[in-house]
Amino acid sequence: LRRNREKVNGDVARLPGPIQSLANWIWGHELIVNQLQAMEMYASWTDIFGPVFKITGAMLHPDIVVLSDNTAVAHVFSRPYTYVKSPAFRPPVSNLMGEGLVWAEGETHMRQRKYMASAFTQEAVKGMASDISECAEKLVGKMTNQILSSSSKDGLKINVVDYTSSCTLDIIGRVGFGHDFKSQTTFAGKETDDEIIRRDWKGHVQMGTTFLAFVAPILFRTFPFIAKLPIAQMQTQGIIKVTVQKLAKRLMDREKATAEFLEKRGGKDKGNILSILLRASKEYIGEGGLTEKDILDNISTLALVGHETTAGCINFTLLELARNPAMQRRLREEITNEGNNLSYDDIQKLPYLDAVIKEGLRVWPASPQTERIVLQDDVIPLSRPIKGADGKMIESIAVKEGQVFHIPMMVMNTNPNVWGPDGRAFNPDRWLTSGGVPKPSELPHGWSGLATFCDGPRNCIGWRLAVFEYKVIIAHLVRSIEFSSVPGTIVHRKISPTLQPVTDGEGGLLPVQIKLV
Ligand code: HEM
Repeated sequence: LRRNREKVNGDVARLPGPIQSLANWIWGHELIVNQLQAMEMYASWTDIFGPVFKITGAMLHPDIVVLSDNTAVAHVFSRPYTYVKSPAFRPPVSNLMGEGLVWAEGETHMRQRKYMASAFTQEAVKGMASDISECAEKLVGKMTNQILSSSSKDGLKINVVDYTSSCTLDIIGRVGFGHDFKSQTTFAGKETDDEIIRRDWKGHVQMGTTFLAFVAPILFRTFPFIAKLPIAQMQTQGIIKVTVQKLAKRLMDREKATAEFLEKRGGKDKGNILSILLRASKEYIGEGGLTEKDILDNISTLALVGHETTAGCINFTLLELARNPAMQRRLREEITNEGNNLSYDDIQKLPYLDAVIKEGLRVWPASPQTERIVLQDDVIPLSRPIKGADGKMIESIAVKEGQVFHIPMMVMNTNPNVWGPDGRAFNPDRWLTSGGVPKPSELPHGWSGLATFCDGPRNCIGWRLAVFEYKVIIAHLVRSIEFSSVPGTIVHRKISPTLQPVTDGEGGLLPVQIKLV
């Protein structure tokens, strides 16, 4: 490990960084980063050291570079097959969600991505609009019924997380593979598929707040062979993956029969993601197309990464609106004035809704940070020179093969040096005010100048769907339900495994008060 530490160095030794007394002797600076709220430490260190600094890694790991300089991050994101995700995490990702886009690297990623992209075009998302609206209406219906059946005049206290994630799961079930999880409906008796999925996810969220969740990835990184040991816990297939793939396989056989049926008559299929992927399968287009395993693994990947992320942004946005009644009233007025039926195009026309959603994605990105490791020596350009620890200026950073980077998207989105002194505050008006948003040259290349969906060939493939369903769900909820905060509640934010509220030590708990408008 020591030899390794000396090997991976380059210009990194010259970078500024926090003092050693903040580093734990086993866990380096990674411990304090984990102990505070998500991205709190990186935000403070970025204020002090600027957009490129190094921290001491855990277990004698070579120093990690924390990168939020736009030019440097664009360089990394535009070379996804040189700057890869840590190979140590591929076995657990494979077990958890399958060998789909999140897991794939190199040629495999390129091939899968090429065909998956057709399922997420603007046209494809427009085709999902009615499914999305129906699921949002059901969510409102569920909340309404609960309010009506409660006796309290001040409204009903709920954990909003349980409601939003069941809605986004319903959406991904319907638009992903034509399956209605019916998560908004309560059935007595046997545990339903959506209950199994949500119980398993809750387990992951609660587990993510423990010390073991901090240690486990460090052990995988330091001793990658651990992930391959024949230990039952290491090799268990994720419950969500198994449940979704079982459903998807059944539906795939049915879709195949329908697709063949339609093909013979020159007709069109239903157009959910599964049927679009079937059109890109080996069986249809021959060599180079998607295999049945590719399709199933991507469906389970989408079910996992496609529902909790959007739900997370919605939860924190509802918290902001609950804390800010004037903002909430203004949004409700805009939505109500648009009329009862909100079509795909109507939703796009609402400027304040657009500003609220952009602000939600800026301040509360569901995936606040990512990690990359470089496979060969490289030189990373910078937007502007930085001052090294030795006082000399650094124009670009020479890095050696194996160097690890942390890219804190949440810090990039809110940095007061870029976004102004109120950069960390939730203020939708900045998107509607001339000069409220920094010039594009000061921002990352991603959607709306935000780093939320990353950038380049490995950016979030589902961003159009995410933005649209986020708008539809917020619009439906705010139109009918009034949200207010629960006095005395202190909500922390943790990465667990997506950005989660933690209240009274419980992960995935966000109490809010609801009543009918
Ligand atoms: C607000 C909601 C969402 C946010 C903030 C978000 C964010 C992200 C980010 C940051 C990445 C890159 C991760 C990395 O490289 O480390 C990513 C990748 C990905 N996202 Fe999303 N996502 C959201 C919603 C969705 C939805 C709705 C879907 C699909 C239904 C989706 C599917 C994916 C997939 C498949 C990847 C891997 C892409 C690849 O590597 O080629 N995401 N997402």
